[in-house]
Amino acid sequence: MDYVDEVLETVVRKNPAEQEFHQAVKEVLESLRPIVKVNEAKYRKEALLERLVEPDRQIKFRVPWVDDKGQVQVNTGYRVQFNNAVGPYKGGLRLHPSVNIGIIKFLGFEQIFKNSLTGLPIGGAKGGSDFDPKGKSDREVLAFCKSFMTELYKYIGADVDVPAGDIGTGAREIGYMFGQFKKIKGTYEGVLTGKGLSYGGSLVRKEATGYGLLYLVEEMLKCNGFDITGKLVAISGSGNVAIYAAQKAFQLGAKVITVSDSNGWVYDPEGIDVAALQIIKEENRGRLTEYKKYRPNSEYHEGRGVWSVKCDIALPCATQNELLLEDAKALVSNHCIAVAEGANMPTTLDATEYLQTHGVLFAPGKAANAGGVATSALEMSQNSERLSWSFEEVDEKLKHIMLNIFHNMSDAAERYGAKGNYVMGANIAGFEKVADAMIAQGIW
Ligand SMILES: NC(=O)C1=CN([C@@H]2O[C@H](COP(=O)(O)OP(=O)(O)OC[C@H]3O[C@@H](n4cnc5c(N)ncnc54)[C@H](O)[C@@H]3O)[C@@H](O)[C@H]2O)C=CC1
Ligand SMILES: O=C(O)CCC(=O)C(=O)O
Repeated sequence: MDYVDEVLETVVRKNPAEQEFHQAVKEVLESLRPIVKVNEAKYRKEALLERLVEPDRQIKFRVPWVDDKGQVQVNTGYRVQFNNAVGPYKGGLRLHPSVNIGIIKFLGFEQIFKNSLTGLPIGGAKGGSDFDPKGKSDREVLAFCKSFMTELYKYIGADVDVPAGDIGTGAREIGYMFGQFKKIKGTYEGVLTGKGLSYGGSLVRKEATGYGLLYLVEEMLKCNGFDITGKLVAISGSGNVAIYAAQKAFQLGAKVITVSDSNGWVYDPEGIDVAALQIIKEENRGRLTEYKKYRPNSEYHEGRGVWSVKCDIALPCATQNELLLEDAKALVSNHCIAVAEGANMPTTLDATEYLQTHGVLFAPGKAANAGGVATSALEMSQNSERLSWSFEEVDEKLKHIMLNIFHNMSDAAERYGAKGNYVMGANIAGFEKVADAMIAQGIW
């Protein structure tokens, strides 16, 4: 058994019920084989891979709060601080009933390499809770957020660990958490990103993940002889990432024809109306069934089905494991040319392999959706210097970062004899910097 297989086996044995974590580790370690082969003696002596797959710490805590009927509710809170070799821990907080330790660990593990790829000094972490903000009143969400932060504040800080949004955690939740942190600690610091613009947030952070995704897709297409103008785009999800991916796709001359939520999906042959989506989702926290009111010629279907629609570019922007092997087959038979992951690990391993072996350009999430966390790091910089940069300035920096990420992963793939394999390229390019920093800092 080689070194990579040994570590993979240990991960499964030590963390038996954590399938998503196994999947994320397998994807990364399998594609690190070429660099591990060259450096095996050194990495083994340092136990580098063993240290990489074991979080620095996992924090789990009770989150009690009182609902509108006066009933006490109890949720579980998590923060997994995975690796701070290249900077303070950084990564979002997911609020969704499906949240468990395996999901938070997969997200935290991915975040190490993603954050390294941005070229900015941020380590990897993730957190969240099985609390579901859907259908809760503002008062209930406030009660949860205050209780959550009353424990979490002990472990975070502007130079220690800087959480942000993710599924279910948007501007409202970040605001409530920031207020509670400030109340307990008495300091006004950049401890969270994705803050409102009136209290230390950065312009472009709201748009950053979706915009960054399209900047990377545009460059990937260009470098492979395609033009994004006029392309048909299928998007899944209808949250923060999906909305701003759609907005930027239209700005670049493409046409987005689908969006989805956990109940169903919309096909709009005339092109998704982003303004309508913003009203339904951002303002009213509503469901996609309402979309037809704005666009009578659109279709709403229950269940899943986005990937059955003919498109040139597919952008999964909802959640993990939402693009399956059968979906990959449908995309290939519909002559899709590119898939880029706006969500974290939305494509299963077999679907990824199928797309890659059938000539579809495939940009993995840790590169393609890194614009969000990169702009969070820009928010941290602005907070540190107590300044706010203009929209144009942040957007320009974001674009520059995304183009760099594309070229770094593309070059890394080529260096290791796998031209065009952006999964391998992203993993190797992200890993190289973290590995160097870990070795330089001794054993910890
Ligand atoms: N917000 C950010 O800056 C970043 C988010 N991501 C990832 O992007 C994805 C979407 O996140 P956001 O847009 O921020 O969240 P959001 O809460 O704004 O939207 C999530 C979307 O996914 C859909 N969804 C959630 N669970 C689902 C399920 N089980 N089946 C089908 N649809 C489901 C929701 O209906 C919603 O449309 C997640 O994977 C997240 O980790 C990645 C990088 C940064
Ligand atoms: O902005 C951040 O710190 C986190 C974004 C995030 O959660 C992600 O990249 O998946």
